[in-house]
Amino acid sequence: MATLTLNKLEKSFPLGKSYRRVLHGIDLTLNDNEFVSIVGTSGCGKSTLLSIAAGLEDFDGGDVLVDGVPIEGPGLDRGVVFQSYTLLPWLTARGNIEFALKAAGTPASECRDIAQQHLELVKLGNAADRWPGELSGGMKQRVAIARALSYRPKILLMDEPFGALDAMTRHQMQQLLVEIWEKHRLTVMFVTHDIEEAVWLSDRIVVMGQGHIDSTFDVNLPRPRHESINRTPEFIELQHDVLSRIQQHAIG
Ligand SMILES: Nc1ncnc2c1ncn2[C@@H]1O[C@H](COP(=O)(O)OP(=O)(O)OP(=O)(O)O)[C@@H](O)[C@H]1O
Repeated sequence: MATLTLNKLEKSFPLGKSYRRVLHGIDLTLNDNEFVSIVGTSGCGKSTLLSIAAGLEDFDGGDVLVDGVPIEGPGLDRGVVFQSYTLLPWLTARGNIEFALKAAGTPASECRDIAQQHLELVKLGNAADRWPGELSGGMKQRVAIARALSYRPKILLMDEPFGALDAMTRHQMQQLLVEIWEKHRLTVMFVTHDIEEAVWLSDRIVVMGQGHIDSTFDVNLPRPRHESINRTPEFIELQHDVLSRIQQHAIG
């Protein structure tokens, strides 16, 4: 079980001698096993929201709760994947995962096997001894996902994880993510600029305006979602509706 609740969340950043209010009154609950995408114009506060949920950024008011319990900074109940490759260059693919496992308090004798299992989960079982510099962008992101999942978080927080990948690799990564999500039944918060990606992956899409939630869309498309689903009228209509909401904010 894992629910993530953001309750009346407030966040400001210093701006000169004053403050810029970046999030105001965010109320959002991600239900157990739910895949929720956050979309919105650049600068509306998506990454700040995700960083707060990860416990990496503090906040000025409100609550962040996992299964009803307030978070106190980062925790093993939440795995995080960012757009930029965050692997340590001096450790192999497996070494990067072992490093995270050790930091999470996993007994040293178990780290190697768990790391290998998770590399296999992301279809990189044969690349365990490769260095980050020898991996493609997609492979690096697969290692980052394996690392985030290795200590068995209940919630996965992803900030434009496929934003730097080419279209084909991005598509493969989306399919892999859905496969993993279906197997592990994680609760996912997924920040993206790609509306087609959001519709294809999500149970629900949250559109943010500047610092607030504008609207939410339930994605009632059947699962598993085959590639051809993005050509159905339902898919295209939803994509159009989400884009229209975002554009309302871009315009004014
Ligand atoms: N550390 C910081 N200090 C000051 N202002 C910040 C900081 N981080 C973010 N901001 C500001 O907060 C606002 C929201 O930023 P955030 O990165 O959350 O937006 P975003 O929706 O994720 O944008 P993008 O889609 O471009 O990544 C922006 O105006 C940004 O300039």
